[in-house]
Amino acid sequence: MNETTAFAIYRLPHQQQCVLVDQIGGLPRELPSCAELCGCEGFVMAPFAPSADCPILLLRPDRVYTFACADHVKALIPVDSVENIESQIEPQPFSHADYQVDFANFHEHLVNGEFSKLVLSRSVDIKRKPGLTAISLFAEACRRYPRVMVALVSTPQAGTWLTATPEILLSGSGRFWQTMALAGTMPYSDKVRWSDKNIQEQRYVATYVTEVLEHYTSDFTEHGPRTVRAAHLAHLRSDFHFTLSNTDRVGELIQALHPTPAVCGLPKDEARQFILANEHHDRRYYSGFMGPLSLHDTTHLYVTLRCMQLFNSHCRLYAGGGILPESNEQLEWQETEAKLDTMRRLFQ
Ligand SMILES: C=C(O[C@@H]1C=C(C(=O)O)C=C[C@H]1O)C(=O)O
Repeated sequence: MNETTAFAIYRLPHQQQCVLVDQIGGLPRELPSCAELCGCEGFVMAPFAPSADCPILLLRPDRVYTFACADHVKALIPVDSVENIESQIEPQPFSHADYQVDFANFHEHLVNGEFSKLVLSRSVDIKRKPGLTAISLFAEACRRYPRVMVALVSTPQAGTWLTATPEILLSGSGRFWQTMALAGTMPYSDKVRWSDKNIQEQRYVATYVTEVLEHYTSDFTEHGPRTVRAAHLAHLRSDFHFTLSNTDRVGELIQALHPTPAVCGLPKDEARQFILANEHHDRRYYSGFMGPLSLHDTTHLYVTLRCMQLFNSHCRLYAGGGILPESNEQLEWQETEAKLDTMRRLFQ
């Protein structure tokens, strides 16, 4: 059969053109761990924590099209086939009271010194107006958010997800690679002043990235942190550029980086277990990563943030933020509200 069974469309930051990766027939491949990504080519969608229910997926690039702009994509994607593979689940509201319970729990484990940083997340369901297609939401995200990576991915296993994310996990080709440490959040303005807490939160990520890179290369530079804009928000970002003498260890490097303390916590493995066991919801593909892998020899993996899963009647939006012992619940809640607005504004 000559039909799309899974697809991804993405638009990289500061570009007009969009790329569609189309798998014709069969399910996207499921991989047991990020390390297995080595030597693979296609579009990857990985969850926060791989499981039987939420596997790492690799879409086979049977057809790859480039479009001059997002509006041209609308004409080509068969909207019906997109809508058909969206799953349907009952809305599960995550209340402010649930968040307060989670915050108190996370905070206690920070204050007692078990963790130095934990990222707490939440989700919210919003109604989807009939006729508002996934493709039109993608085009709207491209129009509103030129500085971020916008991607729409639909697979039978994961459903349909849209992200407008500012955070590179790993990008590069040949010998030249880059990653970043992105953390700290403020409303965007000309003169953002960063608190010590925000500076510390970002420093944890930068130190972690440095420690990982030291195992893979002796040739890297770190620039920053500097203030960058993502939609209506500002973040602190350090950029890391490095060389890899061969790409045989790219899968291992992804495994070592993901999930960074920008979305998980420290120490990493314990923080991931704690989040899985304690957060009020299942993150699924939120705070995982996605993007083209070795497609035309180039990789652009981004952390799946400012994202939502689309269902027939509603959309589930996700956001989180780094918590330190000095964090305040009200301010953290407001930060998640501000991050959720990135997706919410697409419906206005
Ligand atoms: C966790 C999210 O964002 C991450 C956490 C940030 C923070 O804690 O300040 C900032 C940018 C991202 O690295 C999110 O958007 O959901």
